[in-house]
Amino acid sequence: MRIDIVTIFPSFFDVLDLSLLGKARQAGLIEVAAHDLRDFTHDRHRTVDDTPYGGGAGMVMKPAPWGEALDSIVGAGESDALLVVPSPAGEPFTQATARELAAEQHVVFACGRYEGIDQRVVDHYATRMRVRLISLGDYVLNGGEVAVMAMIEAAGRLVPGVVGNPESLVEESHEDGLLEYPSYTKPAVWRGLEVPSVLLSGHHGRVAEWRHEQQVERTRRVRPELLDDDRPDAT
Ligand SMILES: N#Cc1c(-c2ccc3ccn(Cc4cccnc4)c3c2)n[nH]c1N
Repeated sequence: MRIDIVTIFPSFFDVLDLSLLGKARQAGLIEVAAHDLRDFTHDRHRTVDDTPYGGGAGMVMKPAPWGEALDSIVGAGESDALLVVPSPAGEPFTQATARELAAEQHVVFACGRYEGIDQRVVDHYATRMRVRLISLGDYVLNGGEVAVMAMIEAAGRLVPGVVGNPESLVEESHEDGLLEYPSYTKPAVWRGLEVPSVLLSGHHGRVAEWRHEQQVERTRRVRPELLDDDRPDAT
């Protein structure tokens, strides 16, 4: 999987050289490149924004630098790459979205700032490639970088070979539509709090049953909307 990120803060993504994704990059499973949008400007001040047509507060990102930056990544014609534009107006980012991104060969992330990117950038590239506006959640960020970091981490860890034990991906929150069960490790008693005895029983069937019950109970308590009425195991 190749990931290109266009942003005015390329060093923001230096952290991707660390941890799990750092190892995945070293193993060649994921390629990541961050591009500075200002490298595609031609004025002395490397200007990327201007006042909005129609008036209003804030500034809008100019289309021309975006066109040059994105063309430098996907070329001049049609492209099989997916262009992801983080936006408060986008579709919700979910675990299913992460799985879809993880299945892509090439994803280009366009990190806006200010009040956003001139709409014509999305409109133009939608004639040449698939474009998805995706929102991290129902709150307001100052730009797309934090959202893209979350999307890359959520999708990157699903790329085959990135996580050592793929089984660990199955029982996570949201992977099967339920929140994950509580986890415990040594010591068996900590500050007077005991590990649930079933987990010390060595009876794998009972442990699995208890964990599923915990998932359903936690989901019902914290995220009841995730429990679909006709879900067979939402009992
Ligand atoms: N994904 C995502 C987001 C963003 C987001 C993403 C990109 C940009 C580019 C600029 N801003 C500031 C801005 C603020 C208000 C209105 N319009 C734009 C962005 C916010 N906010 N919240 C999310 N879940």
